[in-house]
Amino acid sequence: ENLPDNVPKGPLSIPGLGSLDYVFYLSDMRRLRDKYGDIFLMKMGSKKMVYLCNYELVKEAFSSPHVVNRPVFKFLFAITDGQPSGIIFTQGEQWSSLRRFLLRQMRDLGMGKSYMEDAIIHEARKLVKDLEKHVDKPTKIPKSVEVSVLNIVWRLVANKDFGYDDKKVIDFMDFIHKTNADAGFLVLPDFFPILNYLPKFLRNCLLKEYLVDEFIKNCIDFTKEAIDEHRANLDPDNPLDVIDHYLIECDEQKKNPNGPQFKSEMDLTRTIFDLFAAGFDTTSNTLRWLILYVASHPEVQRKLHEQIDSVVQSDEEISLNHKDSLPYLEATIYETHRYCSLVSAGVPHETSKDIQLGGHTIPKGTHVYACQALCHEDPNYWKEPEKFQPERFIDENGKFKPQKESFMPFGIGRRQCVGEALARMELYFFSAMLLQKFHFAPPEGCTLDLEPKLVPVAHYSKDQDLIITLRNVKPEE
Ligand code: HEM
Repeated sequence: ENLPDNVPKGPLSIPGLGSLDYVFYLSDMRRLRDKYGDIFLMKMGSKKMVYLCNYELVKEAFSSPHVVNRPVFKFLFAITDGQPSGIIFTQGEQWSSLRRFLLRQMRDLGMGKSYMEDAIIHEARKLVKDLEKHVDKPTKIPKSVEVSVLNIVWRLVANKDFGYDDKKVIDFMDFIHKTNADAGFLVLPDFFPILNYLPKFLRNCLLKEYLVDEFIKNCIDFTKEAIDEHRANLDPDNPLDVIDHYLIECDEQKKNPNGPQFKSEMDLTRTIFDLFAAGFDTTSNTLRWLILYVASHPEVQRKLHEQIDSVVQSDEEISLNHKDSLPYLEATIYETHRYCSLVSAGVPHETSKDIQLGGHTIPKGTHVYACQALCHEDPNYWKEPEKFQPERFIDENGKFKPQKESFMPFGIGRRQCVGEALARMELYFFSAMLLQKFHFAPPEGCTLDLEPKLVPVAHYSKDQDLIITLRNVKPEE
């Protein structure tokens, strides 16, 4: 393939196969950046990928209207017979109308003293109760952390929640983890179209294609009952949740058969899956990191406890009203985002035409990765970036001081995370209520391992023992 002369540099590649070096982990991003500069190009089969390693480049790229699309991975649309569906991987008007719809839902259900706030407080209370069962002995961060976060998405979507031991939810979470871990193989035919011509049994062995059927079955099993129930009881004058609102818009759409027909029950199933895939692992893993960081930095934890105790009575429940008086907590949440860089290379975008970026031409159809992990450790923006230091988000008057430059845990631009406000509210309540009640520490004589697990795409923490102790225990009368 003839590429323009001034495409970014990158590792040597073999035509048809791709680059001889590849980005799997943060260490690869750092190594290739050091070798080729802040923008480098890789190839994989028929596709080109560009990695952006500083904030200026990411900002320039994501403010372009030609870097809004996502790459298409066909297996993701298996549920709608190959037709694009959901929000994360759709484009154009289909994507923008669903995005507007979901942002409206988030805003309407999340405003003021609200439905979502109540749901979060309810879940945080339950989580505190559950953690009480794990105190004073070495324990991993319990699965209840994940179920409570998943319950918040489910409350938004279907006005329901699950018990911590509900088999349906445990199986569904395991299935999402498995899909996240194995989807790597399923995208290969999009890079090497020749693989589509292999016999099915070979595709099953090599690419794990059988997972696609499992994916469809699991999504439908998980959502169908709720969608059917909502359909049967739908009161168009009193919609309660995302499913109700979506079904009402579906019915509206049918009245105008000549207009765009984006909404369908299968698209809803896919959209719900997207909300889970994007909304639960991300938030629960950020909370896990916060607990581990705080446990490893006793001075930070001491300041957090002091601030919480000075603002909230020990028998009082934390509310949104306390937020402005808890700047150190807010700073710790920000520092957690920066330090863990959960979505280390962002979610890929794709160029819809040739563009100029940082003095280079990026050809149409190139996947674009925003390396947030590198932006978050860029010494031009962060003093001593290798240190976990919430103080960097506190000004000289002790007030919380957010920093926008080179900080992008939720991405930037038109594809920026739809659930950011919800995730922020969850992290505030969960961390505040857990820290009000508990102290976290490594087991005696141990240090915690704060290196992420070696899995591509996301930075997840390693499962390890902690000691959780109760605070503010009233002396026996
Ligand atoms: C700490 C928690 C979270 C983090 C770190 C996070 C991070 C991200 C990132 C990096 C992106 C990609 C942005 C881009 O492409 O430029 C994204 C997209 C998205 N997120 Fe989140 N997210 C979180 C929580 C949530 C929650 C709670 C929800 C909803 C329930 C959600 C829904 C979405 C959706 C639907 C998209 C796709 C947006 C689009 O393609 O237009 N996220 N998120």
